[in-house]
Amino acid sequence: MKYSPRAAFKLQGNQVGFSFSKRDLMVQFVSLRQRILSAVQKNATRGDPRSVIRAIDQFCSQKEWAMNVGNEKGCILDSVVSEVNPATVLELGTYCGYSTVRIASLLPPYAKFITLEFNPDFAAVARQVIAWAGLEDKVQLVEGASSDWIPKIKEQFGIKTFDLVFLDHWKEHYLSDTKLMEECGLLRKGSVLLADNVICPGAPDYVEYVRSSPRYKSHYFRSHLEYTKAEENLWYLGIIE
Ligand SMILES: C[S@@+](CC[C@H](N)C(=O)[O-])C[C@H]1O[C@@H](n2cnc3c(N)ncnc32)[C@H](O)[C@@H]1O
Ligand SMILES: [Mg+2]
Repeated sequence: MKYSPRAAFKLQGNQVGFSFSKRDLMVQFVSLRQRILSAVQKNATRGDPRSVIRAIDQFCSQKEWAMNVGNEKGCILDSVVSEVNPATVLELGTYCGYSTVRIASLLPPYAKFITLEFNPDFAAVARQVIAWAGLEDKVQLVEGASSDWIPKIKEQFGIKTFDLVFLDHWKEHYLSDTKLMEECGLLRKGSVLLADNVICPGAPDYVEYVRSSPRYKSHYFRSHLEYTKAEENLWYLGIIE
């Protein structure tokens, strides 16, 4: 039976005359993030990050769409991480920990990696996904809003600047958070900013800022919206001054 929240709630109040199986009901009240976690627990091997990535990609391409960066752009992310070989990384927007697992699995043991997520339910699932991949010692998952945490990062985590920042939180915060990172001295000559979804859903003010600023050298990666054929661009920047 197809999921219908209205029918499910009516059923709770015993107001309907058609029946659901127990399994239907269980599926209906489990959130998408929980179904992603279940797919990992069912299909991925503990301690094997690539199997975690595969399990999430399989679930999201075959069963239900979710806002992970996905495998196509994930491969670009992997190549940027490998090329930059960062000792310090900041990720804005963890969701279920998909891109966190991709990044953490490629970092050297001494690297410091902070990922920020303001939704506690997403953060709770991400912690379990990261632990399933065996990467909990390589990631610091911090709960809270980027605008609150960015000014505290230097002091709280002893980080001077970030070698790599992956922006993948709500698009209207890309520009303000980039300016905040600049003001807080978290970016240096050579820091790399990789921003997802700058065309779809889109972050036009951010694109305009980096395009017109002489401080940034920018480069487009053509790709598609995660788990779809919709074209979008992933924007990759190196700060030159
Ligand atoms: C597109 S999802 C991240 C996907 C993840 N990077 C991946 O590819 O697996 C965006 C996430 O950013 C979080 N978020 C949005 N704005 C935020 C903010 N200002 N501070 C912290 N988290 C934020 C949302 O709750 C959501 O979980
Ligand atoms: Mg994204």
